[in-house]
Amino acid sequence: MPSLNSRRKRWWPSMESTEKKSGIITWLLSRTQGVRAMWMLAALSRILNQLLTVGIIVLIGHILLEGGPFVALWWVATLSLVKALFRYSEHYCGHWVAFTMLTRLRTEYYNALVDQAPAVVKNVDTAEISEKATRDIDRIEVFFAHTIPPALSAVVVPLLSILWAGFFLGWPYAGIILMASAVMVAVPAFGRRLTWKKARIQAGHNAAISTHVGDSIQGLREIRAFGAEGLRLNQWKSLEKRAAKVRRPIHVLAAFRAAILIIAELLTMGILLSQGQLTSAVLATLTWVALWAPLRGIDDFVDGLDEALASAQRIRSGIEAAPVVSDTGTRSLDYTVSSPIIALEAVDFFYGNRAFELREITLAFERGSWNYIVGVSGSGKSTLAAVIARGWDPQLGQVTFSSVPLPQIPLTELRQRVSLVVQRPVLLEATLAENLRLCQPQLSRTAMWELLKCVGLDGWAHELPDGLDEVITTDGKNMSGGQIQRLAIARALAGKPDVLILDEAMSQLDEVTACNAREQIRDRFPHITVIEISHQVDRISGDERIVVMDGGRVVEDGIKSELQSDSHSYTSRLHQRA
Ligand SMILES: Nc1ncnc2c1ncn2[C@@H]1O[C@H](COP(=O)(O)OP(=O)(O)OP(=O)(O)O)[C@@H](O)[C@H]1O
Repeated sequence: MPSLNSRRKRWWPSMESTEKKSGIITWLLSRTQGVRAMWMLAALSRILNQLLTVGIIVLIGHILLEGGPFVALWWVATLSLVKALFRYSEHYCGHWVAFTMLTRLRTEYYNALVDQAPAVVKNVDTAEISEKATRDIDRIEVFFAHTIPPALSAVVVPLLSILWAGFFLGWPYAGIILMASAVMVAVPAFGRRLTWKKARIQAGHNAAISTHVGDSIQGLREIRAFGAEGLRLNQWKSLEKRAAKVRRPIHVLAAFRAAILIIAELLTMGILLSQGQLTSAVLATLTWVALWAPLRGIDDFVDGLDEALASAQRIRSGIEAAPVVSDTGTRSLDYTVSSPIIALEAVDFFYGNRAFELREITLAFERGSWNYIVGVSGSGKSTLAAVIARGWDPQLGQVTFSSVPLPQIPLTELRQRVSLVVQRPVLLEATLAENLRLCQPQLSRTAMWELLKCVGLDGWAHELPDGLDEVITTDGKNMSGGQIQRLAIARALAGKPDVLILDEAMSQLDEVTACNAREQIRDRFPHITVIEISHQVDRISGDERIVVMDGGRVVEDGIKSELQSDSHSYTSRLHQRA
């Protein structure tokens, strides 16, 4: 099994990663099934549009220098209209391809995140994840909307124009246009290695800035309380400075390339204007002038392309990260088996290459029982909960549900059967009803009120101006900590799980409210097995089962009053401490 550290490395590729652009381009191209025809239409529209530009410029030159017939002006007008249509078609098709592909990449990235949960949200900064899912993916638009059509037209249009010049003006002129065009193609290539390297470093800096900003906003209360605003702003400024330092050479090079091209264009215009009549030389020069647009198209997209590819590289590492737990199970659960609903057999688990976090855990949880897991901070309680809910698989031993090893059960089914509520649950920015329906879309409003009653939130919900349709915010800012916790428990109960793991999920409730909620859950859901992690040992009544953990091991397991009667036991010491 790959270590979590190696996975993390894949999630967070080094800024100095040397992956070749061609590899990233091939990877992006491999995901374009179904949009390629539209993409080619965009390229064809651009090519036709720019061929018309060549035709129109040569025609106008002809009219100006030779005084062509009046009807030629109609031709110019008609061709300009057709050109506009091709331009529209290029933009429409190009952007359709880009936005279809961005949606596709975002979905792939999100699905990969789902496979990484909960490891990914625990081990990688969430601001970094959001940066990838939003800005990094948006930057890839340049590749789909502004790269392939300009690149194709930069080859096809000059080639056709040079052939035309060869046939009608003479091959020496065609050769001169070819050389002049080669200069315009070569100029954008100048300094590319440097800008590609800088673009990747810049992508890393962008992520660091987003993380810093995200943290500074999330931790605003603490920053203010500790008077650390100045410190955070200074850190932010120095991050911005470092990013600007990386950007500077990219922009200097871009300005340098633009200057060379502008000088070349001005010189050509001068030569053209100094001629008094329409010669082959003038026509050849006009043709080259007409090729500026397609040729300069390359310089227009190259910088954006480097950024797009650097972003694609970061997204790719997320999409290709191996799932933390496999989903290959096909066994259905047999409820007639009279075994404990959850059993851990000699389970050893560690995060990455750290020392063992859970050691030789053997435990069983009976159907419909209420079990408490207690222990000092860092003793491995949450880790145990995560292993039971299959957030991670143990390296040794196994966890079974109704005698079936967890990896043999399809993940969707397991997630329905085993529900985990954490200490700081996340609510969605949606109505109360939508939050409750998260794992049970068909949940009736009557059932919602019953669930709210079960956790003692019905009175609060009745007083809300919009009741079940009241919008609550992601961080529950219109709710107290205890209300958020109870709503999260009600949401989990809505899915009618067989096993409900409460990882300090009632830590913010007063004793009476917590007791009432427990009683209600026991009465209304007698079949549910509850595994509750708690630090409030003193609140656990004497006839309850408690499992005591220390240093990743189960050190005691039994009825609390019995364990407590032994003055040397952990339980009595924990109780005294509480
Ligand atoms: N995602 C993770 N990656 C690496 N190490 C972790 C991770 N989560 C927890 N740990 C480590 O595992 C050990 C046990 O942590 P765990 O959260 O299971 O303890 P706990 O008993 O639930 O603590 P608390 O009561 O403070 O919540 C700790 O040393 C912690 O640093």
